[in-house]
Amino acid sequence: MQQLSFTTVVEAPLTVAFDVARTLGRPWRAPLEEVVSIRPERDVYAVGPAPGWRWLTHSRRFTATGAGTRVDEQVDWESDVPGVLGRLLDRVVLRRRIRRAMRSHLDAYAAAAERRALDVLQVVGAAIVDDGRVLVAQRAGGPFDGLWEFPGGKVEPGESELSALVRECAEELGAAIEPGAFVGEVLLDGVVGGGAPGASTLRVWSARLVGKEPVAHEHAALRWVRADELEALDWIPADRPLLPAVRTLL
Ligand SMILES: Nc1nc2c([nH]c(=O)n2[C@H]2C[C@H](O)[C@@H](COP(=O)(O)OP(=O)(O)OP(=O)(O)O)O2)c(=O)[nH]1
Repeated sequence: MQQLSFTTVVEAPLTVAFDVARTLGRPWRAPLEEVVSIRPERDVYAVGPAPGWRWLTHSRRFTATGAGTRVDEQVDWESDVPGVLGRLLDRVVLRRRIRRAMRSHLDAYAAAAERRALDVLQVVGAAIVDDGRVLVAQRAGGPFDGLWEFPGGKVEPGESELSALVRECAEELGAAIEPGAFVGEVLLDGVVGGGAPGASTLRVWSARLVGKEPVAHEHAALRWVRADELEALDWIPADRPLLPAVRTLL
């Protein structure tokens, strides 16, 4: 068996990184069949036996990071030529060919995903931590009226995610924050800010307050909660998958 691995970081949310990868397809002519597709986490394609291949699989895993989406890809294959000649073919010719095909494919992929990300509205949130507690905010009005969330909001065109986080916290809480580590990313259902349905995500960072105590300028209430109080809150449903990661901050 032969194997090659590739890692690409694209400045795009998970949804965009996954959808663009699917649209562009695979970097070879041989049609591969879909084996697994879990949006936006991973997919696996395979072929075999086929002319030139005993079998070949191409797997991708999409992971949220502070810098964007990391795409880890792995190609495993075996040529259909038996014996020593086959092993030589795998090791020398096919390896080189696959690496070359993947390289130009990945360059085009990263550029396309970053372009598409400009059209997708991104939401950022802050898990502001102080003395073993995290600040949660209760929405006032709108479809999520009364539910709890992380302070934050939509990233404006041309704005970086962390600038948006600092601006939103200043507007909503009247407080300055300093962003820390990236906590996680979740998909937002439906349409956000008039964009395509299911395209936006919420990306959350840990943060700490710098100076003034927060005041609810736009929310119905603010609360500092401990790790054991997190689950019981009536969260916006999209936020729940982030709670284990937030708990580790406390
Ligand atoms: N801020 C924030 N928004 C969240 C969370 N979870 C979640 O699903 N959302 C959704 C609700 C909204 O559809 C969207 C963010 O909208 P927002 O109303 O907070 O954004 P904004 O402050 O920029 O609002 P506006 O200028 O449009 O009034 O993301 C969360 O934890 N924090």
